[in-house]
Amino acid sequence: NGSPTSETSKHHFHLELPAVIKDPKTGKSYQRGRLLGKGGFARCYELIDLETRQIYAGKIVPKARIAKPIQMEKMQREIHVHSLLKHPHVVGFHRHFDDDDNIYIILELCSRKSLVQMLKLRKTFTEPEVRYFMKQIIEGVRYLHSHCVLHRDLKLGNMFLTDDMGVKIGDFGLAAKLEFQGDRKRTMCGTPNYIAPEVLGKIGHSFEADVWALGCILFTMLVGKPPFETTSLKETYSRIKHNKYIIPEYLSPGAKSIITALLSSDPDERPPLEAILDHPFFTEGFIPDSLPTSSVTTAPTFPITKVL
Ligand SMILES: CC[C@@H]1C(=O)N(C)c2cnc(-c3ccc[nH]3)nc2N1C1CCCC1
Repeated sequence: NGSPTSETSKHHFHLELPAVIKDPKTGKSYQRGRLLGKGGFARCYELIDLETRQIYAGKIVPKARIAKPIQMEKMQREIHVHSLLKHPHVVGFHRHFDDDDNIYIILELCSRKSLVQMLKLRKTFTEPEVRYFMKQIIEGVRYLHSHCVLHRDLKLGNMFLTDDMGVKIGDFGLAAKLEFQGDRKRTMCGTPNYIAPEVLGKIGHSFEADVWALGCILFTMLVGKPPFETTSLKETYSRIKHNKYIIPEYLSPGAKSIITALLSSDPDERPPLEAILDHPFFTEGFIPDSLPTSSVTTAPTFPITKVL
């Protein structure tokens, strides 16, 4: 019979999503494709624009899940900040709309998911690959900062990978728009993954906290695990506060040097974004212009063009 038994009442009911999603204001319709996964309150699907046949990555957030005003404000801020951005290394924001049940955010599909999945397969990346990825990420973050946007949650899971091995920065759920250069954000709603010491110390954070996260990303790609990872969050925060991390001996002098600079406890000692690519780690090492797709699973060997 239709009445919910003890079994059914255990599962929260989510309205089964229709196969075709329609924007009530414009009539634009999308066919719902395969489930890509979950991100926060969102269920993410491939969405096919029925007019253009273009495929997108759609974030679908049930309004019931963001009932509290603070959650709705956060969602609207994510949409507002991301919708202003357009750069080769920032995930394309296509459009957004809502209906009675959900908010829909239509984003650029990045068919190779994120650097988390690739690092899981590879364990660690070679230095040329790290220079290749970091160069694109730094160019993307320079664009964000030049538009007074702090990402505040830069991590491998937010570095999306396109079919041709391009990197795109995504997920602006914790991003903030600064009113002016020199402005600082003192509060934080949500816990970023690679949180900087000054954010823990409540001094508030600005562009330098994103630079700290870049140091954590670079370290994690070279070493295979984050610099401050422990079993307990409290212990991790303590290590961050005391700048307690170990750079493995086998890393090159350039890698050790740039990691030490980026992970400086004092935000003023971290190199400004523009200066990072001038560091010997980048200038004295080979930076490939492209990566073979095989590098998703196997370390590439780069042809050393013979100096004739
Ligand atoms: C839509 C949310 C998020 C995202 O922000 N983008 C840009 C994205 C792009 N392509 C993909 C994607 C294409 C093929 C597999 N995933 N995924 C994206 N994600 C994933 C979905 C599940 C968790 C985060």
